[in-house]
Amino acid sequence: FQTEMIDIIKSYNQDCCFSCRRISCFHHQPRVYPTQGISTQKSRDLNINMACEMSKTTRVSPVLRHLRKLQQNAKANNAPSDALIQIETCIDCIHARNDYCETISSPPSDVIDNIVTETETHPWQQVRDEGKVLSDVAPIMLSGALEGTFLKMLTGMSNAKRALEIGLLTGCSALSIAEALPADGEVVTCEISEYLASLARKLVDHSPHGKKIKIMTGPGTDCLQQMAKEGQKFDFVFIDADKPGYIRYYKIIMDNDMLTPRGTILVDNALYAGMSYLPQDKLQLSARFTTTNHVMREFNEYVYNDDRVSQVLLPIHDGVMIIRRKEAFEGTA
Ligand SMILES: C[S@@+](CC[C@H](N)C(=O)[O-])C[C@H]1O[C@@H](n2cnc3c(N)ncnc32)[C@H](O)[C@@H]1O
Repeated sequence: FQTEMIDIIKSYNQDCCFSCRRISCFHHQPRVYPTQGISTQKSRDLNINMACEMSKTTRVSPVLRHLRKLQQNAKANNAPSDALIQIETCIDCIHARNDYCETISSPPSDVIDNIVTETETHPWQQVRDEGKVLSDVAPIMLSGALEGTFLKMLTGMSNAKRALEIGLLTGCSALSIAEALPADGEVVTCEISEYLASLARKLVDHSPHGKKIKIMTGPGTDCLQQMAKEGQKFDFVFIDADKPGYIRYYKIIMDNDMLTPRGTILVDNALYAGMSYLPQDKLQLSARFTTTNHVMREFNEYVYNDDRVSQVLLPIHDGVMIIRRKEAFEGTA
């Protein structure tokens, strides 16, 4: 898998920005490919992690996966060069659209930028092997600069004071939310891995907004049940942890009245790489990625059938669902 990913990275434009990987970035320094002044192990981790990151768009977009397959087949079968150029132009168009959105949006703070770089260079294989994180934890899970800016914008727009996150990773989304909260605001974030909780703590504390972040370590369900018992309420909730847990997390929050009357719930990966809306034979994903292909479809339907709320699913990145209480949505709260 990693060799395949490294092939993908090699096929990309090597002049893209080192920090954000955009070809037309004007927020960061020109990219230096990591061969000097960096240990061989770290360089290897960076290459592998960046290759995974590079494939992030491919992972979430079924269209891109089909185009890549078409490109491979065209090369293998010596298709006419104009056909190959057309396929590659389609791939470039998809990337250019994403790159443009990132480039023209406000840049992330330096601390968020640093979290992104640290996440990309972290020796994930080693920490996975040592059992310090779950076996699927990888930089591909990171929300990143654009989704971070989106979260920050939405948190600010919702006038939230108290926010809740399930799934911290290295702190990118928690800090994006914290940056938009007032000085006495708080983000409580739940993370199952103690290792990630302490790594994120160190990273977010480089920011003055880090003090607004409270990290709870343990399974999301336990953390939520404890907060529900304490009667805690939140204006803004971001669900971004294990997908099979989403219905459970949503139910605990809604059934225990943990969402304030005008509060907002944001749910990441609602499209789940196409698995929410495409049959297996159209996914162009290997079976090991599709063992839980039904879970987000079930979550989305659960919310759709819940009379207490109104929702909108936006096709941003891997799909973001925004949920509010019906009265707030209808303007009667
Ligand atoms: C997609 S990542 C979160 C990304 C992060 N929100 C961001 O945008 O940077 C999912 C995180 O959820 C954590 N996680 C997985 N299962 C969990 C559970 N049952 N309870 C709490 N956290 C969990 C993982 O360890 C991982 O750090």
